[in-house]
Amino acid sequence: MTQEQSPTQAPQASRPASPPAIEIVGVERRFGSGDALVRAVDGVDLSIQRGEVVALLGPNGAGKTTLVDMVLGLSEPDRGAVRVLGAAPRAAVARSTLSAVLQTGGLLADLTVRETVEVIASFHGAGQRVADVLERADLTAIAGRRVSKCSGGEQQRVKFALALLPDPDVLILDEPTAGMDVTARRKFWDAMREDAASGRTIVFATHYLEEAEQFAGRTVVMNHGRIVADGATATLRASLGGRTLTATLPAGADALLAELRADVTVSELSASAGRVTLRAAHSDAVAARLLAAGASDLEIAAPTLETAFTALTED
Ligand SMILES: Nc1ncnc2c1ncn2[C@@H]1O[C@H](COP(=O)(O)OP(=O)(O)OP(=O)(O)O)[C@@H](O)[C@H]1O
Repeated sequence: MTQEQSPTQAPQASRPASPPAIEIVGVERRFGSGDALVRAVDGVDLSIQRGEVVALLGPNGAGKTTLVDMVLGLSEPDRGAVRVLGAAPRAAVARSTLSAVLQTGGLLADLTVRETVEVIASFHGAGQRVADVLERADLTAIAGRRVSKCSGGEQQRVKFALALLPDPDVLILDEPTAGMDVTARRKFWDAMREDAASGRTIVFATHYLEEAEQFAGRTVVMNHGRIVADGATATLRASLGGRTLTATLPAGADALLAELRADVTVSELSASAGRVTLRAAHSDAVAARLLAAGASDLEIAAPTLETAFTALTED
């Protein structure tokens, strides 16, 4: 024990640890009743630290939007609590520490992109940030264009610019690239990536697994209102363990297939048109067995996030 920690000395005034960016404890949210009861969020605990970029993944109806709405203070949990930087969500929005890009919510079609940003900036007293957020959202070149003439992807970037106006510590995006084509999505995430590098905490709900893979350090998977996986995106991808092997079978491979089916380290085996596909926990050993038995054209693939996601959200 060091002298500073000695119990005979008065304890040093300890600074309280800074609260997480988002703290969700035991949150539940239901809709309807009786047979029509939907447990949209069914007991979620989640802590997100400052500076994390987190993807919230899940199939349709998993509860992502319901959870995001509670984090933003747009609706209240039936049970549990949500804190954003230690405060109630509405207080965080009022203090401009929290802002969002939502799926819903329109823009005024007759205004230009710059006018739209200027009007909202005036509400936030952020007139001096207009040029900066237009640049960050990659809108400078189309700042004079009417919103009605902007593509869906450009309109989403306008919403992104608006969300950046208060310079929030925490930014929430609910499926920000829904409906965008590949080029528009890439442009959107290029703008986002630069922004994330500045240390903002970013949480985004998405259906696109590749967006989680490319952009989020951490991925939280929801299904039926619950979190079914939460971890580093790379770890999650590898979490299924094993690799997928595909090979052309030699003639008369029934004994080999029976042997592989009986192996507990081999799963998801299927054989058709002379090709076998399987998942192997010990891929090198299974590859050696296949080749020794005369199999050819062997392919070995690491699991994708999609495989992990499908396995986690299959009923
Ligand atoms: N206002 C509401 N009234 C009744 N049910 C609702 C309401 N809002 C959401 N739900 C239901 O709660 C469940 C979760 O919906 P939610 O929109 O949160 O899912 P999601 O993961 O965001 O889905 P998506 O990816 O399709 O947007 C769904 O079964 C949905 O039908």
